[in-house]
Amino acid sequence: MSLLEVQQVSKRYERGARPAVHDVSLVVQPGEFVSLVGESGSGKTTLLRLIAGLETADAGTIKLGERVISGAGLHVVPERRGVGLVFQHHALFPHLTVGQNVGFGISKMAKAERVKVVEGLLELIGLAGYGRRYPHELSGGERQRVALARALATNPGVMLLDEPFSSLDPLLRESLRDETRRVLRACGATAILVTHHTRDALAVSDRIVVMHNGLLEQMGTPDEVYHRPVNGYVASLFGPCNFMARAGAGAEGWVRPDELELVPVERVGGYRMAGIVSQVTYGGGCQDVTLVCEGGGELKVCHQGDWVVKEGETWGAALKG
Ligand SMILES: Nc1ncnc2c1ncn2[C@@H]1O[C@H](COP(=O)(O)OP(=O)(O)OP(=O)(O)O)[C@@H](O)[C@H]1O
Repeated sequence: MSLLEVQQVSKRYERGARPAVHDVSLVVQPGEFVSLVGESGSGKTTLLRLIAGLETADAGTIKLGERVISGAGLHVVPERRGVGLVFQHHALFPHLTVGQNVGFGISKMAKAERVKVVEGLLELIGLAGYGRRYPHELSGGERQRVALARALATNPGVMLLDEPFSSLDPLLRESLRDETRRVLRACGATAILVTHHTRDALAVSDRIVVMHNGLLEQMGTPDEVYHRPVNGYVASLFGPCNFMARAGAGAEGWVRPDELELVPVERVGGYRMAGIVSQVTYGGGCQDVTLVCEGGGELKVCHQGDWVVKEGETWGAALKG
């Protein structure tokens, strides 16, 4: 699997319109799993389609391994780029069996070798023995796994996944997400996933690219984008946060609810914060508590103490030790 380099790539669909992707540069290491996240219309799909060759870039260069696949008047067509594509509605060929679908892109391979590759991939995706079935005899999740195996069969330089789990129910989405990650890791695949589920991105990515208005806002590990976001947009994309002045930080920072703890109001020191509990919701391992502070500002605290907090009480909040 290959190194992918995107250098200063831009794309504008219509003259006069805001660029869908503007001056984006990033490097994906061989074997790395990178997710593209960002609010709707931020340019995620456009960037993925530019890498796939389904859109032509206005500027910039895209390299896969040693090969330039886009740049300086050159546009290599998708089928010659050596990329594997899995989309949300990437239908399998209905008239072909599962085995024929998986082997579709390697039809030039000698039969014995092809059969071996297909069987190996079916085993890898947990569908050994399903080779003779037809797509309509599979569940939605099984069909997506077959689509993944079909894309992997050609041993592409990079796998491009556009919301492949979105149409599935949450439990199945989560298990297929983890399964896909396992399969891609087993193959050593370089992969880019577009998703609007930031929890999925945090769970499975080596690094995450955050897009906003066509610009790359931040690229970092899940921990970096979650705990050290470069701005409020990135911070709020990954879940609730409190915007507040951090002592010594000089500028406004953001603190996650799980970085705060409730303390008796008389003990609030340091960055002095206290308020009346306006809402308490059950959040699984914690109580999600909202404090309304003097002046009307809100503080969100993920309370994990072994006492129960009630609406109307007054509590202080402090950064955890
Ligand atoms: N074929 C097109 N023609 C014109 N404008 C387009 C086209 N495709 C996308 N756009 C515009 O480009 C911008 C980026 O769209 P894109 O689909 O890349 O965003 P996205 O982050 O993938 O959004 P979503 O999460 O909603 O899929 C948007 O403003 C969109 O309206």
